Amino acid sequence: MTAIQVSGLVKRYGAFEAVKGVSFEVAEGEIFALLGRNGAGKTTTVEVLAGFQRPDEGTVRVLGLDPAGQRGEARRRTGVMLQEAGFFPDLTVARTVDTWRDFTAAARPRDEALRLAGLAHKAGTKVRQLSGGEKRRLDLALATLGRPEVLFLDEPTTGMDPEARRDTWELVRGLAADGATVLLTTHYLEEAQRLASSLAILDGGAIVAAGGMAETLAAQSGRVAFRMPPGVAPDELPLPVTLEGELAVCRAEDPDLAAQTLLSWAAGRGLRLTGLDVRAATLEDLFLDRSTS
Ligand SMILES: Nc1ncnc2c1ncn2[C@@H]1O[C@H](COP(=O)(O)OP(=O)(O)OP(=O)(O)O)[C@@H](O)[C@H]1O
Repeated sequence: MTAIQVSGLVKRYGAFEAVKGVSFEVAEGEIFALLGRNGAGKTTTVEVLAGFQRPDEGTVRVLGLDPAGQRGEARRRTGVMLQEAGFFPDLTVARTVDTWRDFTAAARPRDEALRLAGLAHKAGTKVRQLSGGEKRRLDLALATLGRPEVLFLDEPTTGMDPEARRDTWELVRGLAADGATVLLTTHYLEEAQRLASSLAILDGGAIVAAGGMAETLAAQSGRVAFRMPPGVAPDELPLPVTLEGELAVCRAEDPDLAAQTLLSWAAGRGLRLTGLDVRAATLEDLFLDRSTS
């Protein structure tokens, strides 16, 4: 079943087209990453999906609902964590959760919400005294309070330390394992690669790459790097390389095979390839290749 459907979405701010005909689908229970540089159109897309803005052209459906037109039902069944949260700074964390619980149908108990977000020890702390990362955790606690079927997370781990980030990944994985669909935007490519099973890269308001994470990465070339053996010219090597300082870098669809070719070539000449580094493609390679600068 498709949980999120975006078809030909266009969103303008005055004459400026921030989202230019974007289409993608997210299956139920999937974690989907929307990536792109600053200003690519990620937040705008999330705001339309969350019903805060209407599309100028195209359609979006969340759980089969029009998020702006059927806002009440869509709100009940979705959770949203945007980049800027509107908290009351003088309320404690516990009071903040209680206040939100009053407006949330079938809300989790307060203690469960705080424990899930790793904030149990901060229940009595005023919101203004939380760190940036702790505020993101509180945001997450509120976004997941109503056990949403679809969760929109706009840069959920910005400002979190590595441990909090890992905890958040665990929480998101757990929610997806329980059946929630998650759409997240992030600048941390490692986060997307670890969490998401599919992705779209936006650039200048348009999608430049999309698909399943594993297939998309498999279609990208990997990299073999090594120190150039002294006295060897690049055109003597059995595979084409580019030089990066003293390193020779070979791009290859199958980097393991390329490394074996290079090693047996070196062995045949009594040479050693030092500093050998063999890497499969990462999301960072894909991202840097696809997003123009
Ligand atoms: N309210 C607005 N009025 C005018 N322009 C806007 C408005 N909101 C966003 N924009 C512009 O639309 C484009 C897309 O913005 P958006 O916030 O969707 O990007 P983003 O990919 O989320 O960026 P970031 O990674 O920095 O959060 C940007 O060029 C931005 O300046």
